[in-house]
Amino acid sequence: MGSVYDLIVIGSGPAGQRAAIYAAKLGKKVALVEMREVVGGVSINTGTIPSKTMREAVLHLSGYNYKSIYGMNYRVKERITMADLAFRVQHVIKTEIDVTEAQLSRNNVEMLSGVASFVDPTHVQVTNSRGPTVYETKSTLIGTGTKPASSVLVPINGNTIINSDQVLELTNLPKTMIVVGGGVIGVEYTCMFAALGVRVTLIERRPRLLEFADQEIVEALSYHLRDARVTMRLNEEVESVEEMPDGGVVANLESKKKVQGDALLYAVGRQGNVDELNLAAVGVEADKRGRIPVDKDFRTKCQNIFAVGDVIGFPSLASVSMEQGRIGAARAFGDESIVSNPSFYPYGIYTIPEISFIGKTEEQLTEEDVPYEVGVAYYREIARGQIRGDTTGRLKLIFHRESHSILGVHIIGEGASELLHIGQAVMALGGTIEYFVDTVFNYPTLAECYKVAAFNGLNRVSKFD
Ligand SMILES: Cc1cc2nc3c(=O)[nH]c(=O)nc-3n(C[C@H](O)[C@H](O)[C@H](O)COP(=O)(O)OP(=O)(O)OC[C@H]3O[C@@H](n4cnc5c(N)ncnc54)[C@H](O)[C@@H]3O)c2cc1C
Ligand SMILES: NC(=O)c1ccc[n+]([C@@H]2O[C@H](COP(=O)([O-])OP(=O)(O)OC[C@H]3O[C@@H](n4cnc5c(N)ncnc54)[C@H](O)[C@@H]3O)[C@@H](O)[C@H]2O)c1
Repeated sequence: MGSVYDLIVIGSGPAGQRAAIYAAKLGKKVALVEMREVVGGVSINTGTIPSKTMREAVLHLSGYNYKSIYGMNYRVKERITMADLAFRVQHVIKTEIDVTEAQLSRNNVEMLSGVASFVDPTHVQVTNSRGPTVYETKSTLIGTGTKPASSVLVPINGNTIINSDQVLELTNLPKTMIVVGGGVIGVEYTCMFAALGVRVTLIERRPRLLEFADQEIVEALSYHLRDARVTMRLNEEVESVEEMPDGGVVANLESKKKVQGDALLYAVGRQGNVDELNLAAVGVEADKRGRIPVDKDFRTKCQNIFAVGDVIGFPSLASVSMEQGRIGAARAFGDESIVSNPSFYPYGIYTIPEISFIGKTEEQLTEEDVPYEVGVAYYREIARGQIRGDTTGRLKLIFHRESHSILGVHIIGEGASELLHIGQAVMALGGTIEYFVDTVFNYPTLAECYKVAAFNGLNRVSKFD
């Protein structure tokens, strides 16, 4: 039998890290179990950090951001290889792992290496190459995350048919590529490959991409995708995938069409990592996508077991997982001090161009019969937009017609995910659209879009006054 803990956290992704550190700061004895050789989860090792580092390389080497200034043929490197794209990734991953390990160690979080599974509600077994060890714990927090969803009809081979964990393992940049799934992962990678000149066919079974985002913004993105020669096949479902004798790949659609490419990325969602946990031993049941049901305090059906992060489902973001981790750990010790409002959680989608939003979409407000008005600013009207050469970006403010409170901010264009936080602060502090009119912004900045959008919105309202 191993040590006795106040909290055992399973999984060292963003959710588990934050939970472990928060509990340690409360003075609790905490262990963090990780089955991989390194900490960081999907976020540091295969998902967020690698994909965003690759995107940065794509933007830089393809000269994407400067083509509108220096001409369509502008690029930093003529023949871009997968090795060029992977060059920075290992460095950034290593640094992030070092920073995370140092944080955990500074906070006296004990690391246990191995696969965790429940023995009963107060005992967790950790199995590694030295065999199993059982630890006693007052509470346990599950932050085991997800893995790419798979299908027996899609033979992932890590080479021509890949999932999102394997993108950087591609040895060559394909000439043509099929991306299955128009969710965040599929669309982000579509943009990256298209910016590199790869001819991408994006297949999505729903009638639109990124179904949770504002329609106008998705339409703007679709314009950019078409401009980058992406073929979008919406309302089409991939039934199976085959490797061809010539080394290519064919996707067989439910509609009986066939789509051919040099490589295929299968990004149709994710599956919770619950198989190893022996949840039955604690009376907890995951759904068929491996998601663990929790209450508002992230407590499972078992009173002293909590679950946070991707393993509980939507929104499955690193940012939100961290916050859920902190709250889950706090609640495990009866700490109610963290108050967090999910309606102010932002979305940053690293497409090319970037999309970011907070609050409600126009479609949601229409559905809810909320009287709203919009104010729009186009980057091309803003001096900084002209200087940067981003003349297609736009910022849309949605506000209540009567109270003028901000109901949503939706941005597409360079810097969207940073710019959004101005709107987020005003929204969260209960400000109205007048804040942007009465505030002096640095000039020339993209932030000025807020002022222009506010004037535009107020002008629309005043026409009816
Ligand atoms: C390609 C891609 C790009 C993304 N980009 C973004 C982005 O730009 N912004 C954003 O906010 N989010 C992004 N995400 C989502 C983000 O990565 C996740 O929301 C986040 O990693 C979830 O954190 P987590 O702690 O819940 O789980 P994870 O990060 O998945 O970590 C779970 C950990 O638990 C470990 N584990 C599992 N089972 C056990 C067990 N039984 N015993 C011991 N250890 C176990 C795993 O090895 C893993 O290390 C992206 C995801 C992907 C795939
Ligand atoms: N920037 C970010 O915040 C970011 C980036 C990447 C991933 N993530 C997170 O990762 C999670 C997983 O992303 P994802 O894109 O894999 O999943 P997803 O569930 O968001 O999207 C999968 C898409 O595939 C489609 N699909 C499913 N089966 C299909 C088939 N057979 N043929 C055609 N289309 C099919 C679905 O309709 C859906 O639109 C998301 O929840 C997201 O929040 C976030």
